[in-house]
Amino acid sequence: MSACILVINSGSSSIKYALIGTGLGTRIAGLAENLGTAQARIKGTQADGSTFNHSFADSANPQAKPASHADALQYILEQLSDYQPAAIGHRVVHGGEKFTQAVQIDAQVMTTIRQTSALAPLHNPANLLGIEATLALFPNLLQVAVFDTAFHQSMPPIAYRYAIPENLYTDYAVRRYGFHGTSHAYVSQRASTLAGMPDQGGWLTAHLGNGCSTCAIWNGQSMDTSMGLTPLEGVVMGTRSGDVDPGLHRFLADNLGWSLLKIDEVLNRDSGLLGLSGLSNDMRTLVDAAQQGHEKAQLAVDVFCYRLAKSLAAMSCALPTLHGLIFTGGIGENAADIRTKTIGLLPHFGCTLDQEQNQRMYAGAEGRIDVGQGPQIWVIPTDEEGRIAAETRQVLGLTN
Ligand SMILES: Nc1ncnc2c1ncn2[C@@H]1O[C@H](COP(=O)(O)OP(=O)(O)O)[C@@H](O)[C@H]1O
Ligand SMILES: CC(=O)OP(=O)(O)O
Ligand SMILES: [Mg+2]
Repeated sequence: MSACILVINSGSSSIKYALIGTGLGTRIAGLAENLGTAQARIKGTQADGSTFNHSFADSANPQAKPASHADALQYILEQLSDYQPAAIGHRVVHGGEKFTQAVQIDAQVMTTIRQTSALAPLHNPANLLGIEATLALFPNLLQVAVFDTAFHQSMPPIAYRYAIPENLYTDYAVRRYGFHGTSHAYVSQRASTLAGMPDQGGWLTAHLGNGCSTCAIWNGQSMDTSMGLTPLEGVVMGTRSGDVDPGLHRFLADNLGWSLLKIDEVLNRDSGLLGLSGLSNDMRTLVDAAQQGHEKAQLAVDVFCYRLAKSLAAMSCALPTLHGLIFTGGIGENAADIRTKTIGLLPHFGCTLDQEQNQRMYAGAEGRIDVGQGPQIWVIPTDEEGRIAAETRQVLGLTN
């Protein structure tokens, strides 16, 4: 038990946690989801292998504030209070140009993460909350920050520079960073290994969770990715717009009198699948509603797949050859119809789905879903927690 690593992986509306170590037969893991909404809930595994399921909704008080990241963290840390991990690994979404790899957390690192918060407003503040909460509970343990941005530091300037005045890059570090790096790195490494060419070849990954991004990977290195300076750029997401015309900001300011803060809030929190459907940011709800004839849910699903296919086609420019496509994240791992629709929009790639295999891939299943001609197609459940634990051990020099 003493060798286990506690991992806290905070996303925009979820927290995944895990205790990963040699002394544990199975992982002690859990997921808090839909944080910030009335549907917030948490489920997980206890030490004896039993599971728990807790809804934060307060039926006695329907006006109660939806559970936040802080509420979920408190609940998670209560569940874990009997354990004494060897160290703690945290996902930190934005590391800027300062952090090109995982680092041990100290006061200076926390200050830098705080300074970068404006560039990842849905994420870095939640990541800091997690660090502060675990520091309070385990004051003597070493803690490590593993950055979403680190894997993408291999991108060449043609991929990371914006076509704006140079001094905005040289003086203010305005450039494309990319996110979900831990996931893109893990799934591409895993698929290339399963394909018999470890860390070799050209791969396109689609990480489709609450935040969504695509990535082009050549011989194990990120060459380009769809997110940019912030996790708002790129494909359509749960509540984020992805790419819009930069002229939209001026249009909204001039015509609706919106402040920049309001525009940023709307693009981050009220847009994406939620904005298009007017119904939900949750793909499960939208797929069900679309099947029952909800037109706006159908449009949200269609725009999501079209923009995703466009992004994958664009990413292919970064690769000399395409060996395979990889789907991951809650949507990528579970939604066969979304995979079908997206692949259907990419006939030029020359890959063909095996529909039977495709329908079998959900709830943690891993495997190939193409018919065996042209580029491969894989579903690989991501393991950000496993990779964060491994990087935490590496930074601290802990053996497995
Ligand atoms: N069976 C499913 N079918 C379609 N979408 C699903 C399914 N299971 C989960 N999802 C979607 O996955 C998304 C959450 O993905 P996840 O990777 O857990 O998010 P996070 O970015 O918070 O880590 C939600 O949109 C959810 O609706
Ligand atoms: C970077 C990002 O969008 O993360 P998440 O998908 O966890 O919100
Ligand atoms: Mg995630």
